[in-house]
Amino acid sequence: MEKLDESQFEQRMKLCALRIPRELASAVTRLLRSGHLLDMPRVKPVVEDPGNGNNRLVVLSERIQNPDLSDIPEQVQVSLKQLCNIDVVPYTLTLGYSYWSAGHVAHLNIPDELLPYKDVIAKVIYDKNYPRIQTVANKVGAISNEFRVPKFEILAGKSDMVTEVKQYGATFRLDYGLVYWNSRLEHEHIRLVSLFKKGDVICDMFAGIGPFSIPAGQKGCVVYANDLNPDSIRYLKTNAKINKVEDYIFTYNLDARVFMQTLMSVPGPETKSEPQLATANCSSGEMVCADGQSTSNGNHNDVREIFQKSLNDHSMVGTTAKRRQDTSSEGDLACQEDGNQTKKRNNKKVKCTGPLPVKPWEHMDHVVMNLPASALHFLDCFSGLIQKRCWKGSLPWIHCYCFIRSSETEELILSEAENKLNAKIAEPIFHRVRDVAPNKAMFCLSFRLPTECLKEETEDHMSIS
Ligand SMILES: C[S@@+](CC[C@H](N)C(=O)[O-])C[C@H]1O[C@@H](n2cnc3c(N)ncnc32)[C@H](O)[C@@H]1O
Repeated sequence: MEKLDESQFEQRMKLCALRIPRELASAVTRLLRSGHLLDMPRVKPVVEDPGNGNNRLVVLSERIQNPDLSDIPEQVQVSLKQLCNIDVVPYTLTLGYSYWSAGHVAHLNIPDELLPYKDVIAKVIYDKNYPRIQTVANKVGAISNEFRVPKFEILAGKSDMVTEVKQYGATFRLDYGLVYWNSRLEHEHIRLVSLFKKGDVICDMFAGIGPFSIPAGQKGCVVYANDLNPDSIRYLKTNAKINKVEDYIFTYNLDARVFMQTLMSVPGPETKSEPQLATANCSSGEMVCADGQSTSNGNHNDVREIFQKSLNDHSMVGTTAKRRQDTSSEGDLACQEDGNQTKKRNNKKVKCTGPLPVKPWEHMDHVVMNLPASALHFLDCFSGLIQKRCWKGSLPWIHCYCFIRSSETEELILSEAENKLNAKIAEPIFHRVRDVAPNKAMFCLSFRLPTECLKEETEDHMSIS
């Protein structure tokens, strides 16, 4: 067998670090802890300055790429300046051979020509990395099932495929054998969530175990998260709890079309139960939770501008939901079961540390559709989905993932999307996510839902409902 070239595994990350006197390390890390420090498993964010033992380098999050620190909120910058001179230096982090794994599982995709050596490869990885790596598995065949779960063959170690992975400060528990997970989408998850604002209402139609939903919840968005795979929803709920955003995430286990219909159907006047109501963020303290009052903020930031300006919003990860339901019973804290919201609201002034009520049929800000093989087909569900008389504010941004082959064009994909919507899309944005094969790339097509998609009800119909 050929020699193992460990350098092939190396990945270099270009980061920024603050050079500070070592006695200030604790104070500086405290200031930067809410999402501005490098947060990667097994990587220390504070290291000795190789040029001077009396100094420390405090490594900043990969989302902070501007040496002028303009990505860090001004008040944090002011506090930093009060502590010391700000000296920003470039920092290269090299992640080597032994770094790569997802929790205790090393999952491989061994090419056909190396399959005769699969057991040797697995044993090397296992022996070199035990006890951190306890399972070595190889992906078998192409993914063909609708839940997009690959089949794995265990090559070394125990057959337990339940593990925990970290993405930008959030923790995700998952079972590789039961749910979809792709670590290569980490940057895309964070890019998209960076377009969301605190208080936005998000609809994640193909949520998986929550890599869009959980950071959105951490940012203070209200998230309606759906997946057809019951195991994904089970892990999504677990992950919402682990990351303390269960008050922000409302889970559904439905086909995406049924989910959208369920979410957007306007309840009749006699409907007292609030199966589709979620709650929008409010900060801790005394608040008026007015039953039936939408708090959709109509705060329609220009996503296009943000796309162009920056893909990073540094208030996001690490800004975990500020408050917990200190007055609630344990049951209230549990994730909402498939739309059956159990929280009670009334018009009284109550101690409310949770989010305020929102009604998705009146407003939502972003819809995420990450099922690239067929999300375009699901666009037909938007035609006539929203009732014009109920809607408040701008129409939502739709972020629809798709594959584009080298033989296809963006224009072709756009016309397919327009056919499904039965409406023209104004100013579409195509973002190339990653190449998935030599002739095929994953894209995210973002656009504002066209007004033609709104349902205009007749007088007759209105009086019935
Ligand atoms: C490509 S994965 C994306 C998961 C997650 N958003 C992520 O980025 O990792 C697509 C997800 O869609 C779910 N799915 C497939 N068909 C579906 C349908 N008809 N309705 C709802 N979810 C579906 C699968 O179970 C899977 O979890």
